[in-house]
Amino acid sequence: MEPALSARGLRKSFKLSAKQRKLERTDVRVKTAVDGLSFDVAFGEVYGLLGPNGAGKTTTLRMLAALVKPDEGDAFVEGASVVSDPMRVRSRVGFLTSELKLEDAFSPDYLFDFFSELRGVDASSRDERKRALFARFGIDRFAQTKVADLSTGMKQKASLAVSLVHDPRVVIFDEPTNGLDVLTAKTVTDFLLELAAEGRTVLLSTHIFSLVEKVCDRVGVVIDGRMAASGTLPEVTGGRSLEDAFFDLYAARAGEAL
Ligand SMILES: Nc1ncnc2c1ncn2[C@@H]1O[C@H](COP(=O)(O)OP(=O)(O)OP(=O)(O)O)[C@@H](O)[C@H]1O
Repeated sequence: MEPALSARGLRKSFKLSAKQRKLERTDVRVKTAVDGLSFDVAFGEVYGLLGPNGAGKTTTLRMLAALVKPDEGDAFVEGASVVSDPMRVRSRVGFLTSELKLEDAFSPDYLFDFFSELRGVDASSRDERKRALFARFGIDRFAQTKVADLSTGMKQKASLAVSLVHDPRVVIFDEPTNGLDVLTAKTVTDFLLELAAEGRTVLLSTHIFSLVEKVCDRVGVVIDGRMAASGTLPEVTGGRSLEDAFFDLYAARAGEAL
């Protein structure tokens, strides 16, 4: 059976502006963010890309969600190519990030309807989904409150709900628990497990070992835009802790670079 998600030799570089070069303290003019990445995610699987800051995880997820075009290689979502059929990919994928900022002046209810319309969701499916998601995240009491007046946790839950208006079978989640307070982080982690239990395919990125251990069926360790290891947790850790296995891989990569 073909995988739900498949990355084949993905590559992406960015030209660094003078300001970025100064910020990153480098003279390099072109930064290779993703350097030939390949991996597969099976239907109904939770796959985690684990790596340090700047490893290329976000860029990889954005290519898989057809938000950024690869320089080389291709990726497929349920068979649809991000290069030749990006619209189909976008219609199938929910791209979630804890960094998504909603417009302050509007309410969750208004934004849910707005994004549903953008996604072409019909009114009855929209209302059913809104009821379910708002109840799931405890947004219903604040449905008519302006985003500006919501707590940070509630803003983040509302942004998750509007990213899921189209009921995607494939969920791509960039750093799911980054910057969240412990209660919101738990809501999000539990929700990830529910998505998996419903048979959805989940691809996430994180630098948090415990999140991988808690929710992922398989993990890919990304260092400097390359896949350093990929497999089930026992395959990648070989009986060590995930943290120990990660630092061994990291040291091996650093040794290679010398
Ligand atoms: N639009 C861009 N222009 C220039 N450089 C970029 C751009 N996007 C990403 N990069 C650079 O590419 C590299 C990989 O970034 P990316 O955000 O994919 O990594 P990451 O693993 O998600 O890390 P983080 O958790 O810090 O976001 C970094 O060095 C980053 O500065």
